[in-house]
Amino acid sequence: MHPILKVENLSHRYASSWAIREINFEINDAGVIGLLGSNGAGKSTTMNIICGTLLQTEGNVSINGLSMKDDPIAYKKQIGFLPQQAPVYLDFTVQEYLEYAAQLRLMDKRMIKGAVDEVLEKTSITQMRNRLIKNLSGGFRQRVGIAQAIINKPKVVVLDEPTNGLDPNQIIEARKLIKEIAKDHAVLLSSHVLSEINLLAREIVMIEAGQVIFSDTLDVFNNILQPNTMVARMLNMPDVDELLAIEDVQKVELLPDHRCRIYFQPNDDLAERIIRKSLEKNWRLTSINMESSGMDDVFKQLSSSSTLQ
Ligand SMILES: Nc1ncnc2c1ncn2[C@@H]1O[C@H](COP(=O)(O)OP(=O)(O)OP(=O)(O)O)[C@@H](O)[C@H]1O
Repeated sequence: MHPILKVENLSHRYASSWAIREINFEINDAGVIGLLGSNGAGKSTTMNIICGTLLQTEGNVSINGLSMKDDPIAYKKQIGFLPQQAPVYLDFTVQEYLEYAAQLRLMDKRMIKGAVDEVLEKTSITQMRNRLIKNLSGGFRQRVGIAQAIINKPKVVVLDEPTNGLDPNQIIEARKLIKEIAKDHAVLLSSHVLSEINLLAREIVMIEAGQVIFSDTLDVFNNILQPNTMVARMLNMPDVDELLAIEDVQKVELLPDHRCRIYFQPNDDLAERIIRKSLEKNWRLTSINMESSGMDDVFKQLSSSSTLQ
């Protein structure tokens, strides 16, 4: 059984410098796969190669075992792409544009009408079908962009920063639509907004300086950094030295409202030991909360540990 999308040893050089180097990853199921990376990391280069709009210097991409190099036309029929700027023609109506997009994908003429009706319905823009695209809001234009990407029911849908430039309500609607589409398609979605990936993706591929520095599930991504601080509230706050004397406590920071932040070596039973000590010494502990690192910390940690040779 072939993966839905397989990216193998993909490298690309613009003029003299490598933009990406030996990128490898696979998509094996429907759902959203987040392609994360800071500006210039190599996301668009990777996506453009996957979508067949840029020819790689080295490596291979295939969908269901069908290699882009061996059969580019059959390969491209299996992929839908929404680039950062939706490729819409402003003087077309929504319907005209979607029919045109279907023709470009070499769809059977008899299937086009039904396919247009279906994607209009799926992206909730049926009522806009006769409007000129130039008269649509940014949110609706983006829906038209997503509609053209799925018109021929491709196996893989590639969305390059699809919520960029939308207002907060439009972002919520676009995310709902992406989740819906990801029920039946493998969606590769690029973003540098970590919270967006956290909401949508089940797996993450993170690229930095042209190389994959992380590829695994969202849960693994979020658990890379163990909690290493806790905030305790004690009505009879002890001296800092007393806390530092507890094994595994590395540093203590006093906070307002009878609280302190305790930095510690990753450890399973420190909270329990602090609770016991508090009872013994009457520190009157009222709460204790672990603080775990968020996506931003993981991102910074993984980014800073990568350099392209
Ligand atoms: N046409 C080009 N010619 C030369 N260098 C390029 C070209 N396109 C991209 N690059 C370089 O390749 C590297 C990767 O760029 P790419 O656009 O793939 O990154 P990105 O992760 O998509 O960034 P962004 O989020 O800013 O779009 C960057 O160093 C960029 O300057």
